[in-house]
Amino acid sequence: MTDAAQPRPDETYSYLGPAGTFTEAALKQVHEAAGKHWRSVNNVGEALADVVDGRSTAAMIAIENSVDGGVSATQDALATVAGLRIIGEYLVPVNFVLVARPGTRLDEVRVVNAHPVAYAQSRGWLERELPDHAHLPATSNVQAAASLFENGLADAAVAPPGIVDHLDVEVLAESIGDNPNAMTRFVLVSRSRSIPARTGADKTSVIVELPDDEPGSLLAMLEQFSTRGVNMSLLQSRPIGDEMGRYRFVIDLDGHVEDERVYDSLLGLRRFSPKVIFLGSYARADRREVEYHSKYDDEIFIEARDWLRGILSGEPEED
Ligand SMILES: O=C(O)C(=O)Cc1ccccc1
Repeated sequence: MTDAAQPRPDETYSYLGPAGTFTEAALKQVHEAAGKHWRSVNNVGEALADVVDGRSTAAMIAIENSVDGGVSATQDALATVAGLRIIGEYLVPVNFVLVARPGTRLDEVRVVNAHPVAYAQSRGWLERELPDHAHLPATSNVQAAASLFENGLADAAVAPPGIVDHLDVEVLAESIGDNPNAMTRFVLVSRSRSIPARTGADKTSVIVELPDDEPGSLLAMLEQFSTRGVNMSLLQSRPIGDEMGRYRFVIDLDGHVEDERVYDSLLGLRRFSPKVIFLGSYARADRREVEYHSKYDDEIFIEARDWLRGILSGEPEED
């Protein structure tokens, strides 16, 4: 390919492929990505490296699912790869089928290819229906099925229902997910420093470390939010990894950094935490307006600040 034919990085979006993954379904929800070049990658690290190294303008990555919890590879990457910001959130309902090469019978299946997160969400069905199966991990839900034709290592694969549009597979069982209402939450990550505009239905994501050996520091962290009426929709601890017993906290807050109560909470966090990573403020996927008590309205914070500024600048105090 000549240079002129190379897709422009500012028009390239990376996602966990190949085509047909849930990650691709999430990227389809991004209006700005329509008609642009979509680069299929094999893992979250590769997707984020594309963004950091400037090959892509943004990457879509799975961050949490309703059955199996936080995607640790994503949370750890966001904590350690510098310069990334979340600019959007997307929800995709997830449901799985068991597929095989045509002609395979269910009672012949021994080895099942599956993305680890998909496996965790289908474990109940697999343990019940295929009690002696072995799990072979795959890089994605679609790759799990594609591998059936690339090597003979597995007899069946856990895949999205839409797989039949992409590959000549036979569906051995439908709806094998343990929870029919399972959802996966995806985030669009970029290097952009400009924060998406406040919509009133926003989230703010941060990663926080606590001071070492300070009793009560976890409570002190939580108090930053509770004293300002800020709700958390995610609180997850992840090992920092340098030594036993050290954790960082992945936190999603209801609200935008431009909301005074969120802004003030982040100032509070920054004052006592040795490390706060601001991952971004962005519109919630469900567009649900953030609810909070009116005593934490922007005006209340602004009035208090103006009052003290007035005192410092020598203005006469009102009764
Ligand atoms: O995007 C996909 O299809 C993936 O393979 C990652 C994944 C795994 C399980 C649930 C949602 C996304």
